[in-house]
Parts: sequence; structure tokens; C-alpha cells
Amino acid sequence: MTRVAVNGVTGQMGGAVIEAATDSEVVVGFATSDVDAVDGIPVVQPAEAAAALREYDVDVVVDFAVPEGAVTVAEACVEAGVPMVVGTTGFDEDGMGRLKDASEEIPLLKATNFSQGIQVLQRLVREAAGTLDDYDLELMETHHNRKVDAPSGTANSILDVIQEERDVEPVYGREGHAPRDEDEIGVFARRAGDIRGEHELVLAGNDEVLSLSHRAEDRGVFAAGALDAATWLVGRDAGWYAFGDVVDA
Ligand SMILES: NC(=O)C1=CN([C@@H]2O[C@H](COP(=O)(O)OP(=O)(O)OC[C@H]3O[C@@H](n4cnc5c(N)ncnc54)[C@H](O)[C@@H]3O)[C@@H](O)[C@H]2O)C=CC1
Ligand SMILES: O=C(O)C1=N[C@H](C(=O)O)C[C@H](O)C1
Repeated sequence: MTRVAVNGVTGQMGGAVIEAATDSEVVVGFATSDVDAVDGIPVVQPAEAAAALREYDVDVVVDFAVPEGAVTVAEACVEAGVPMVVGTTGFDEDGMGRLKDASEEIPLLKATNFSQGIQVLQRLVREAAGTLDDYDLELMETHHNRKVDAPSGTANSILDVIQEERDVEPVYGREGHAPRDEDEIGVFARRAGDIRGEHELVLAGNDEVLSLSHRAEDRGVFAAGALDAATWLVGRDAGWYAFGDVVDA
């Protein structure tokens, strides 16, 4: 059974991973929270992660924390020689660079969204944006009121796909009095209630509208995808991997 450490173990996703871990075993967690254990699982401060990875004989780390915490634990994984699945979003350029550096030494798989549905949505977006190349594009995401990064990592990943197909410039929200430039893509982030994660791309033109959307119903979908990725990653060569590699396996 794969022995998993969860970074961000006291968070919403940490709890979802613990609940979803039926074919894997969560043996230790990392968090800055002032608790000794969660559901009987020992909680260790991130600064002690390298020693804990050895002590608990961890096969792989699953991360859903904050960017600075993910980088700290990635560097502990390099020290301990342990693969890492990174689910945290909202990294700046420095953080992404430090994750890439870690992937020179360990297998590291990063995904802004561990649902298979979003993987398929991104493939549909590529086809639609490339084919309907003169349609106006507008992107909206909606999440719970505790989410601190905006737009979502998933929305940014969808934008990356679109910008590989179309020469568009994001406009983050709109206010004032001005016409829409044809090379704009409006990007909107809504925060309300406990919405798990909704994403919609609208493609409008030629007297028709195409809408591509995804709604996560439970955090378990992300936890299951991350655990599948974790099991898949163990034993692979050092390098930078994507969730699409797992979905296509
Ligand atoms: N890739 C994916 O499929 C998904 C990604 N996420 C991302 O996962 C992250 C966490 O989301 P939630 O669980 O909702 O957040 P949360 O706020 O509920 O949990 C964050 C956790 O990180 C811990 N933490 C804070 N500072 C830390 C540090 N320096 N080192 C280690 N741990 C630290 C907190 O104690 C807490 O346990 C966010 O970036 C979110 O966007 C969330 C769902 C799915
Ligand atoms: O914070 C969340 O909850 C989620 N964050 C990820 C993101 O930023 O895209 C993935 C998912 O949408 C849920």
C-alpha cells in the first residue's frame, strides 16, 4: 500500500485526501496549524518535513497547501529523495522556478486541477478556441468564499491553453465605459458559499454561442485524482510530470 504524506493536512483538501485514501495510507501530515494530529495522523511542521519523510518511510507527498509551504516541502522531498504531487495553486514565478528545480532531482507532478473532467475540458477548449478563431471568448470561475487566490489555477491553465491557440489579452473584470476590443478575453472570478469549483468558457460569434463548462460537486474528485497521480508517480525518473500523463496512462 502506498505510504502518503499530505502537505496542508489540516485544510479542506487535506481532509478530503484523508477521506479518499482507501488504496493508499496517509502516514503523516504537514501543516503550520497548532495541532499534533488529525484523525490519528501525526501533524509535523513543514520545517521538519525531511526528517519526517524518512521517519515515516513515505513513498510520495500529496500537496494541497499554500505556495510557500509547497516549495518548502518540495525542497524537503529533494533532501529525502521522495516524489511529490503538487496541487497547491497561486505560485509566483520564483515559486514555480523552485518547483522546477526540485523536479531536476525528484519526480514532481503538478496540476492546478486533479479532476478528469477538467483535463477533458482543456482539450475541448483547445479544439473550440482554435476552430472558432474569430469568436469572442469570455472565461468565468466560481469558488467558495475561503479561496484566497484569483483567478483560480484552473482558470489560468485554461487561459494558457487558449493563448497557445489565439492571440488574446486577458481583461480581469470590467468596469467604466469602453467598447470591447476584439483581442480581449474577459476573466471573472466569483467567490460565494462553499462552491467547490465551477469553470465556464463562452465562445460567441456568427449568431451563435458555444459554452463549455465544468462543475466539481465534491472535493473528493480532486483528492481521488491526486492519489491516483501519487501512486502513478512512485518509481518514475526525476522530472516534471502533468496529470494528463496519468489520465492518458
Ligand atoms: N489541484 C487541485 O485539483 C486543487 C487544488 N486546490 C488548491 O489547494 C490549496 C489548498 O486548498 P484548501 O485545502 O481549500 O485550503 P485550506 O486553506 O483549507 O488549507 C490549506 C492548508 O495549508 C496549511 N498551510 C498553511 N501554511 C502552510 C505552510 N507554510 N506549509 C504547509 N502547510 C501550510 C494550512 O494549515 C492548511 O492545512 C489551494 O491552493 C487550492 O487552490 C484545491 C482543490 C483542488
Ligand atoms: O481552491 C479550490 O477549492 C480549488 N482550487 C483549484 C484552482 O485554483 O483551480 C482547483 C479547484 O477549482 C478547486
